[in-house]
Amino acid sequence: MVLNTLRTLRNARHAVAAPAPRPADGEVLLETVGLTKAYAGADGELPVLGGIDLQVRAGEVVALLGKSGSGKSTLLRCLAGLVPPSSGTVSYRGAPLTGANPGTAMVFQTFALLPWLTVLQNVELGLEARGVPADARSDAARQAIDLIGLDGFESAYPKELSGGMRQRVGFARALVVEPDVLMMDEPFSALDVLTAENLRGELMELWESGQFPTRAIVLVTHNIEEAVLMADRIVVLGSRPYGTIRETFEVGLDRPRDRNAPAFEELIDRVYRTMTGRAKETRLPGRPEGLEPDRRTPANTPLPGASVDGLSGLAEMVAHRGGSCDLADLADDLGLEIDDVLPLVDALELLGFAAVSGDDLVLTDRGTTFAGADVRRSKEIFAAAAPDAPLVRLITTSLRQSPDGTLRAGFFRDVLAHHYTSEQVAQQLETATDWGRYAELYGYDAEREEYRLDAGATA
Ligand SMILES: Nc1ncnc2c1ncn2[C@@H]1O[C@H](COP(=O)(O)OP(=O)(O)OP(=O)(O)O)[C@@H](O)[C@H]1O
Repeated sequence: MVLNTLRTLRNARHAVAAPAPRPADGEVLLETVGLTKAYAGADGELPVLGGIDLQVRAGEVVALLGKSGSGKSTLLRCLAGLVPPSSGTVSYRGAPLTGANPGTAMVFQTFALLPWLTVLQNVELGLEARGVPADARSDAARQAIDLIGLDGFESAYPKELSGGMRQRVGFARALVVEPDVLMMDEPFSALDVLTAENLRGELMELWESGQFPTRAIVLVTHNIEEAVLMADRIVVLGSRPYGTIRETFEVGLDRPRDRNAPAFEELIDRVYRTMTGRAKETRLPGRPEGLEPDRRTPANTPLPGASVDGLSGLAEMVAHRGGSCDLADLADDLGLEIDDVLPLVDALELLGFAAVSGDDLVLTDRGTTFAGADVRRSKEIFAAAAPDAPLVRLITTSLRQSPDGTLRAGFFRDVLAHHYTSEQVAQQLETATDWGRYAELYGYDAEREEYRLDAGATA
């Protein structure tokens, strides 16, 4: 049934536009050579991608996998011609792009539907942009809607649909133009687990049928299991100091893939290790390795986005496991992405509570005592450690030098603004406020936007 619909869709599309010959398996569809990208920011250029050489061939599903901020979405947008590279080239079937890539269509995490248009009208949009006449548009859109399981919902508005159905509209809108390459930016991450699983399965079934209306898929994800489940090739992006290809994995497992198969689990482990296992990768950007504590400054050692509650919780968990544990296992056991744990790991390291050794997080003596202490003792230990965090130290010493022990937050914002984006500055100050309050070094009056030295911290 689905295959018949697909055939009809393909025939209908061919009737309204004469597509270029269908690329043969293995033909290079997308290629980047020396691709770099930097965004202009208030504080100068923010380098995001550095020297990416990548090919996407007909017949393959490629997953771009990496931590938050590694530039996955930026790379996808460069491939789609939505964002121009700063240097290097992006080509589609051998021709360098000069604007939007005519061979790609995008499915977005947030569906990106127009709420005032019906399902049918939303799906027709892509064809309209390509100049397809109205009657042909409607026919092709209806068939794409059938194909993706939304038959009967043509006249519904997005607000009447569940998240999963909205994303089906997103897929139909992309597939209706029969792009050579279907681009997907975390397409399942806004859906509940079962809906996501169902949609993934249906999509891969269509792909495997060999009659999918696209010739390749590029999937952006931070979910390792999703990458191993769907991709033929996994491209892991590292983010220190900016996005580069860290490693590529050929998946080579038969479909449909069995999550419990030893080969599946073994590959997940290998990819986890690549993303997490190196001490270097667990460090913050711009934090030079081996920098002595007294040479750290707020500029070269940013505070990780970790609350005292969060880092204490992690320390307690590691203590509970005997004082050391494998980071990837820990994240896995908690049902978290490694990204969620890394700021806490960085915080424990910065405060001298733990060290990363190989794949393991190991508590120091100070960290072990902290993890086992009651609240009063834990505050004392934290107060002794917090000045190792340069921004906490800066705020404390600046307040001590202020005649009335107060300073406006704007002062610290200005100091940090030379080195960070405004978003990063806000995150740094939020963390410094949380840490300073817990350590009873200083308080913060949000109404007056003012820091005030704590009575006990005047020494
Ligand atoms: N249009 C933009 N202007 C300025 N900076 C941007 C822009 N788009 C992205 N960035 C920055 O570029 C970096 C990489 O972002 P990108 O979204 O490509 O990464 P990602 O790996 O997809 O992250 P995530 O998984 O969190 O979506 C981030 O620091 C982000 O803040």
